[in-house]
Amino acid sequence: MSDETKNICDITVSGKEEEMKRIIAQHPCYSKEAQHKFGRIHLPVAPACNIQCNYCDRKFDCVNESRPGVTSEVLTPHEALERTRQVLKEFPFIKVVGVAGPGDPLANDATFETFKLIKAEFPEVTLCLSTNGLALPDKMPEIIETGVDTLTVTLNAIDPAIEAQLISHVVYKGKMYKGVEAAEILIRNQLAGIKMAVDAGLVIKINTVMVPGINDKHIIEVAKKIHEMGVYIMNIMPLICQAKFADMEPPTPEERQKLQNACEPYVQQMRHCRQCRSDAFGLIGKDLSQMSEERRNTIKMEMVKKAEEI
Ligand SMILES: C[S@@+](CC[C@H](N)C(=O)[O-])C[C@H]1O[C@@H](n2cnc3c(N)ncnc32)[C@H](O)[C@@H]1O
Ligand code: SF4
Ligand code: SF4
Repeated sequence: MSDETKNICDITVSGKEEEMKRIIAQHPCYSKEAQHKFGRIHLPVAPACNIQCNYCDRKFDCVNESRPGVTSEVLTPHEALERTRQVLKEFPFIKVVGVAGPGDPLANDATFETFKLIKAEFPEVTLCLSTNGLALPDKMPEIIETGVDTLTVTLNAIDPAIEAQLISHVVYKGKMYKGVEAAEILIRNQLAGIKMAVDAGLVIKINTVMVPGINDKHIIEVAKKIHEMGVYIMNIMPLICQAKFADMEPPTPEERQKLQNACEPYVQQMRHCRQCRSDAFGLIGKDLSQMSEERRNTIKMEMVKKAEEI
């Protein structure tokens, strides 16, 4: 390689690194500091799912609950664009536009249609996608082509015998699988997809749902594995007891913290997740979609003041 070519490559690499730093610094889930300054909007365009987790209960018309898988309504891509226009105009501190359900974004073509519309009109926003990872290897070319910047994969286990206790089935290439066979397919695709995404330069977060008595003692192995793979951050989420796991006990905050501390040497821990709805927007923990007009205006004024101080 000539010196001249080498210099151009160096500039390209450092340009990409700078871009990644900017994306992380403005993403409220990837940076603890960003959570008070920048917001995100979730567009609920993805109702279908290609697997069934034993803890998942999706609701598409619910205004009262605040947890993953819940939305007041499912939007079409054009409705999602219109909501984005209104929200970004009113709350310019929102820098991240994401699809996180209520089902799996990669099991719905509407996800990519939506992202393409958003990217064409708002090229500067960060596109964020959250998936169970089953379809990741197949969808990676489309993910890259669409310009997705940040990717979350839910990885609850790397041992199929443990994963098989967390899911009822997966539907892969038109066929339904159950038990350990289903878990093997899911884990294989999750790990292959994470590797492809790291290689493509995406910033990766892993969500791991902590289910006492099933995967709690195994999560440290997940942390070691994702460290090896170059994952940026890990989010250990407490089980919300519902669906098939309605009668189980969630981890205590102390148990979760102890596990986060044990995993921290391997991979940075996100500790401020609020398990948001699929249609949330605003700051983490201050969901504007669930607020009165008056409260929204107060937050807007607070953020304008904060921006003036910066
Ligand atoms: C609604 S899902 C959307 C993205 C995708 N379907 C997935 O599962 O990764 C967002 C996150 O919420 C988590 N989640 C769903 N139900 C949960 C529950 N009952 N307790 C804890 N986490 C849950 C999922 O595991 C996932 O990490
Ligand atoms: S992958 Fe996500 S949406 Fe699908 S069942 Fe599991 S938690 Fe629910
Ligand atoms: S659920 Fe957690 S990781 Fe997802 S947007 Fe909310 S705070 Fe961020």
